[in-house]
Amino acid sequence: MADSAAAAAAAAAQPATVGQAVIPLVNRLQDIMARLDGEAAAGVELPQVAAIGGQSSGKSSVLEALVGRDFLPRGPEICTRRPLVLQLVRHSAPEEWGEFLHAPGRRFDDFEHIKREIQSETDKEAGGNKGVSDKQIRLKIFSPNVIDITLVDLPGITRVPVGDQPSDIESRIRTMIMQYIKHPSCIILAVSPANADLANSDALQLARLGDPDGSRTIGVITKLDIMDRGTDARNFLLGNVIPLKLGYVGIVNRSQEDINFNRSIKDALAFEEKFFSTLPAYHGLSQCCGVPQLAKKLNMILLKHITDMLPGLKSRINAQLVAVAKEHAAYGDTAESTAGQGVKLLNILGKYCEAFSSMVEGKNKVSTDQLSGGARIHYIFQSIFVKSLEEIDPCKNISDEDIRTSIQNSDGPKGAMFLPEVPFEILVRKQIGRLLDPSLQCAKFIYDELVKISHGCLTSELQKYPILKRRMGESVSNFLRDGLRPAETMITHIIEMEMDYINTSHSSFIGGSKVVELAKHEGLSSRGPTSLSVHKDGVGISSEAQLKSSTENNVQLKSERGQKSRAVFARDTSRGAIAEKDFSLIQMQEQVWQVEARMVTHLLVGVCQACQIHEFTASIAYTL
Ligand SMILES: Nc1nc2c(ncn2[C@@H]2O[C@H](COP(=O)(O)OP(=O)(O)OP(=O)(O)O)[C@@H](O)[C@H]2O)c(=O)[nH]1
Repeated sequence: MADSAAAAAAAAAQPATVGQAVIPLVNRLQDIMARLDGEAAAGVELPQVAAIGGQSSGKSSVLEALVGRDFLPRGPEICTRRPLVLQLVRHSAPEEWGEFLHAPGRRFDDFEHIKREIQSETDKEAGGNKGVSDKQIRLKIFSPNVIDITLVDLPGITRVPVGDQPSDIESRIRTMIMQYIKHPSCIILAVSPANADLANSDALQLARLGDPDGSRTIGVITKLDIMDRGTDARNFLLGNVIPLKLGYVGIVNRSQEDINFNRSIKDALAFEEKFFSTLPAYHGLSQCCGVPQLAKKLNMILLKHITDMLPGLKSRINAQLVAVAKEHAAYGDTAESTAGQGVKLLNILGKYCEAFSSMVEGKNKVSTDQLSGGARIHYIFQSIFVKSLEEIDPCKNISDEDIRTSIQNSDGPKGAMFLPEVPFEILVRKQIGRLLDPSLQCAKFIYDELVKISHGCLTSELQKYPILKRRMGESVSNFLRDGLRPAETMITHIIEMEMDYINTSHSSFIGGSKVVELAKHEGLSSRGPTSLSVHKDGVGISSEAQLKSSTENNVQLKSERGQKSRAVFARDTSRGAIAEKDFSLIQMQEQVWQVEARMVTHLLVGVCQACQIHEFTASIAYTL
């Protein structure tokens, strides 16, 4: 590619030393900016060159001639259907190759492969039937024969939709082109074919919209070789028809026939040179004719553009540098030894633990807006959890029929002398099982609250160390999650234990249960001196006399109970003995639930306390 126009232009660019120094510098800056986030890079717009024009005006051919290699899809139909951002990187080694952003690490040494890759990527995004997409293809070409420059090949303006193109294809392509050329840092190559009406050139019209004062538009006139016989573009090239501050360059690219016959770029450049030197119409216009002149002009404009931009760029970078240095200084002595950094890390972890504990214990600055930290945990236990337990109706889904069936099932074929406990246990066990969900839910709420607390700790200090912050976040949430799992297992075990052993021989059990009444109804209790009774703490066997007195006790108890139980009792008094059963069951359930609630509470408080201790510092330090 030693013959490339770009190489010639690079060598010819004046002053060469400035060009050699400034353009690579800007390219390095471009690479750095590309790695920064949008906000940081926003202040530093670096120049790129965009080729615009009507469809098949010769844009890709111009860019190819500038690069000096045959690698872009070209043809009489629409070829460029996605913006191609082409970064030319000059290097000292003799090899030339390309790399696509979408295929990192893959080196394309064969330029035919590059062409095929562009075509297949285009088809992938825009379909195989002439569709157009605004999604960029980004390609880097490394070569010793190019100047460091970024070129953008854009789809050509078209009016009549073909293939899969939408009906508004023209306005879509115009909008896409404007996205590039509206930036003050964009140098516009307005490509117009000489065999069409130059005065109505799409490229020049659009360029005027993007660059109204024409300070960054170069007019490129292609296809000078196939103009109507007897006509020439001299007046245009001189700027007599549509003046442009940066002027025009006339080009003769390879024709479709040349492409079909694989005519080399070297031959094409030689043909072009001969064309301009032999045609009298272009005599005296050597400074604005030919691809090498375009490359040279481009280079000089680019240099001027960069030189104009540099003072502003420098002051913006300096301002950012001062801001970054200030932020840097706020981090303290960065030249600390590894041990010193370790101490700092431990300090941060220590402070984090203190902040966490303070938030749980309520020693942090008190917010008046909403409950937080330990207070919120207390609220979850005392209000949310208790309410969710209270909302469970202990007699729900137990009908008289269920009880009767349970009693009969437990009797088997013989019938029973005494009222069996089994049906009671079966029924109660089922009801105790309903405590599991709200208890697990409570554990989850506490876990969520602890995670929230962990996010609120040391936010300003950790802001300076985003990686540390992220790693600590991961470690703390792992730690909390590890605490949640055994807590859930324990809660499940406790409920299962309660279900497994129901203390029916508790002394304070009283009779008069629905089970008893139903048993009586079934003729069971009359057969023996005792009967099964359900009491607030379990189930017991009572004599008839005890049964009578315990019924009185129940009345006494009834008056001591809370609103809800009274309501249940009142509701059920009409059902006589059934109410006694309900009442007793409620009593017993509540007793169990209180025990449950206490145990679950202790368990979860244990989780909280586990989080307050500094145990997780070790895991964080280990992770780091
Ligand atoms: N004879 C002649 N043919 C040219 C010239 N420039 C381009 N062509 C031919 O015009 C056709 C279109 O060229 P491209 O370079 O693909 O044009 P384009 O503007 O990139 O096309 P799209 O991207 O599809 O809009 C090809 O067949 C080229 O060979 C020229 O200066 N002379």
